[in-house]
Amino acid sequence: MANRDLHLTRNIGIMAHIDAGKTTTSERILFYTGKTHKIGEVHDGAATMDWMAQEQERGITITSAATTCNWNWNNKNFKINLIDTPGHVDFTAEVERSLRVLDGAVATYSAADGVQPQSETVWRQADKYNVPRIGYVNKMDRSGADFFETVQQMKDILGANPVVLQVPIGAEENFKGVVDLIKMKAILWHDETMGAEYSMEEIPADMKDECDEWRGKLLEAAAEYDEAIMEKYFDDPESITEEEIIAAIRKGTVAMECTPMICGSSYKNKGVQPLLDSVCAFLPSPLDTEAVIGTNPDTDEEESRKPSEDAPTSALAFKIATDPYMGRLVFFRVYSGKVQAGSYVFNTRSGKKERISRLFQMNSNKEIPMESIDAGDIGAGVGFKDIRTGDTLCDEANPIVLESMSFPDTVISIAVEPKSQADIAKLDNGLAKLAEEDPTFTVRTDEQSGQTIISGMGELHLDIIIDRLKREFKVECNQGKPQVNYKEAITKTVNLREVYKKQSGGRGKFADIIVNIGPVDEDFKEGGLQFVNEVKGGNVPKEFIPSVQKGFENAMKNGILGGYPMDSLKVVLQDGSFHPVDSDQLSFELAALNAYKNGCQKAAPVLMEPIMKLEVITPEENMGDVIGDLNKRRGQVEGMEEARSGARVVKAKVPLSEMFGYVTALRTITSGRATSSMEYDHHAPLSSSIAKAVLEEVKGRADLV
Ligand SMILES: Nc1nc2c(ncn2[C@@H]2O[C@H](COP(=O)(O)OP(=O)(O)OP(=O)(O)O)[C@@H](O)[C@H]2O)c(=O)[nH]1
Repeated sequence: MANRDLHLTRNIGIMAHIDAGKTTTSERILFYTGKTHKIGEVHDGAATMDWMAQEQERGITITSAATTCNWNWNNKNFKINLIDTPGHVDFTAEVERSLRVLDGAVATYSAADGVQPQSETVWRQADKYNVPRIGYVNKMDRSGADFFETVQQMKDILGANPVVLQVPIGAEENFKGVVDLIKMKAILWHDETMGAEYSMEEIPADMKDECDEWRGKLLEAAAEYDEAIMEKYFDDPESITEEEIIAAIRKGTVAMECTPMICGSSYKNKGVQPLLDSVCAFLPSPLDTEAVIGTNPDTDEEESRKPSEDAPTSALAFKIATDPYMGRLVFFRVYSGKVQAGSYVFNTRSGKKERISRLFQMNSNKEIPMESIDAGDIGAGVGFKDIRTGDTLCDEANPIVLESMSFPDTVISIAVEPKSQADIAKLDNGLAKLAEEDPTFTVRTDEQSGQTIISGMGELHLDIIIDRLKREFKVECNQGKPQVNYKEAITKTVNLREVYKKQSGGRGKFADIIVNIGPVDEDFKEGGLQFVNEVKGGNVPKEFIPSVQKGFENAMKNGILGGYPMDSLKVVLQDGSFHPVDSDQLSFELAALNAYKNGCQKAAPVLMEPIMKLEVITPEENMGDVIGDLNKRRGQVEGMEEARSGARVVKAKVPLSEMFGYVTALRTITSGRATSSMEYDHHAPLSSSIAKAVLEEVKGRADLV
């Protein structure tokens, strides 16, 4: 196959708040790009992007699947890899994982709801991963739809620099199309059926002034990114060409300095073709992104890889899915070189070579076999034996580790056991597979009770895992009460000397250390152990210092109050002594362990619980009840704002342990008229009386039902 021009590839995702229309828009994109021939409506659960059964039942999108399609723009054939990203915060890691491999995104809003809380979260995540965006204001047909209000909110709430490219023609049930401010033409859809074509017409006379004004603003914005436009803008604005405007806005978009804004109604099949045009026109190709940076594991030095097929291979596995027919399917992005079917790749984490038996590019309902996936492209492979999300695949001769992905700690745990004892092996196997797919989900065995404990990012996250165990692995589970993941910390600094000494015939053990143990410095943000060595004159020989550090690091896995992990700790090793024969590494490790236990007892230890950031959108008349209920849950209301529709937005910080079943409770209080969204914020100390009750309660085995 002839090498493709990478300028014509777009790796994009649609990011949106739940219900803004991501699935519907993806469906329409696949329809208009000619890949699916039937439109799967979300209402009837036939959406092809939502593969998994329970997603269809719940009507939300959980996994991200990469789907390939083609679109003609400007007489050129573009290849678009569409990555479906989830909108629910319980699946933040899925969103971040897909953002990591995207070159650009379509930030989608509901014209009736504007910029919603989770849109803000996803927007910031996209900033973090440097993903340029265009904005698509969907649902222009809904009552209360307001394109310009949403544009204004993008400035006010997100601090974005939106550039309006279209003016809607009509709104709500009269939404007919848009005026394209680059072409200065009206685009009209004459019916609302799938596949509806549009016609280009003159701008309606009554909109002419409004459109001239917005065209002026567009030219001003374009002039920011192109000197030539700037000059023409003052001398002869008529002479500014379409190509010049597109090139200038593209430059601003790729540099993440502006966000082109368009609108439509995916459901009513209006606006989707211009949306695809905008993806091709403004979003970056793999060549627009700087070379990917990684680390050479042999030298620990930074290396960069350009998106060229001739460079050594580097690829990042960003999604592992268990497909009922094909088995384990690994989605990856190739950054440089190429990955070929039937060939070997080197996994820098496992240190093993893996043979990829077959390669595919996925369409929503069928897979296209590929000979190779080349630099800049996204594909899926089968045949991997040992692979995890985030692994780098490369040439063995040119090893590289691409920036590893960081995932938040889990906040909630549940004890599980199979209903039938005969299913124990099936449960273990299922949990291991699910943990491989999802780095924000972990499994462990509780040392004291022997129970299997699963942990994740929220109640819904774990519900889905248990549901998948039943459907995909055919294991029914009993489960315990959800428990939040506590941590421990100390609040005072203490100084102590710890001598570890054993004489049991033959060679003994000896280590002596003097340490300060206390809370970490304020600027030490990463958590874990802040270790400072102040030993002078070899009183503790150099070779034993790492043992002291290791001793504390290991000890921190178990706090002294309830065995929860110690969040962070500062240890200053001030002095000590050793014995020329009896001292060894283990002695110093054990001395550190004892110092940790004895020191932390005296350093005012506290139990810490996860605190969530909560936003509730409620009608004004229910606000008192919502706030009253939050107070009962130890919540702290931090602000109240007026939402667009006249509803109120209540912002609060609430302990997660008080929030189990909140969605149902909120429904009851407000007769189903309020919505909420919640995400992890930080861990904070519990009052000593509550901490005592928690420690009493969590002792021993959890009862499973
Ligand atoms: N009126 C109207 N409804 C729409 C439009 N687009 C989507 N919807 C409806 O809005 C609801 C949510 O749409 P989805 O496409 O499932 O939204 P989503 O963002 O994928 O939602 P999640 O998968 O839950 O994150 C569905 O009932 C859609 O039919 C639109 O343009 N106009």
